[in-house]
Amino acid sequence: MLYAKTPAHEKRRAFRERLRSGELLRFPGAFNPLSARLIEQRGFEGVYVSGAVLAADLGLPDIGLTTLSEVAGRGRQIARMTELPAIIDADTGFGEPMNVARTVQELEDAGLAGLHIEDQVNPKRCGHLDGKQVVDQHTALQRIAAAVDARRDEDFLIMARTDIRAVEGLDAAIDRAKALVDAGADAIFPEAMATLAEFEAVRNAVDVPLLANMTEFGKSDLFTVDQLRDVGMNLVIWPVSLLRLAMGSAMRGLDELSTAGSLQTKLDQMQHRAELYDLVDYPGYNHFDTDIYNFTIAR
Ligand SMILES: C[C@](O)(C(=O)O)[C@H](CC(=O)O)C(=O)O
Ligand SMILES: [Mg+2]
Repeated sequence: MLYAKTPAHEKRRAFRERLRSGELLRFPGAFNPLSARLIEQRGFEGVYVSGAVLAADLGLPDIGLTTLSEVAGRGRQIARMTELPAIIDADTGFGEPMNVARTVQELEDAGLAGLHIEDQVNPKRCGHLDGKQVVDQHTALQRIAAAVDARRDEDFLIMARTDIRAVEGLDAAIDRAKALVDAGADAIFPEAMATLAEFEAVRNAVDVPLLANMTEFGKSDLFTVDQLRDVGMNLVIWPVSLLRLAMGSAMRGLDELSTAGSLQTKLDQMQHRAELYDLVDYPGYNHFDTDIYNFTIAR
């Protein structure tokens, strides 16, 4: 009912503990607060809040147009709806060190369990597009050092993402990952790895948790959870997948509506009213008013 009961510091502590266990934690991307509840209900370990989805949700491309306030606001709405830890895409940190520091504190206050900050130049672009540029090592490390220094809850996860693989190759990615860990990063997100062997090479180079990005139609093949576990990954995200599924379904539904004039044939593909009411916990609200949940719905 209403918002999640688990306080943010408790989510972060439990998340850190699970990460230390070495298991592979699965974080599908929530495209809204309701889908975060679905991710929790379906038994996943955490929720990812994607910058690409946040931008797309506003009808914008993922090229650094969204603001810290928009990102923190959406992050808060999503994080508070689930007992699971939610980690958020903080792009380049919305500026250089001083801005990065503020970003960390805003996102801590919004109840997130952690964030990632990448080493692209501003304005950034989707990590799976060509023509990316990365900042020099000094600037990349300064961003992470500022982030670590700014956090007030030591369990708030500061993950460094490096986009350098697609620009300078795997060796450069490994060097940068090591340097980011030395600068204080709690975890590394090696973006746009081409093969499982590349993930494994990063695994062998650093000792902190590693995230694999299984975004569709990008530069990485879609490896399975088992394959990623076998090469020692600790977190996996499917950042845009739920939005793609929902939008694909909406597109086909609209076409059907346009041609057939009714959605009767699509009913079995819809979330049922009863399932929706279950997800938003109608019965729970009877605690305030017994007239709220006094109906039945045929399934
Ligand atoms: C992970 C990512 O940063 C995101 O914003 O979700 C994107 C995902 C995508 O555009 O497919 C990225 O990989 O850059
Ligand atoms: Mg992003």
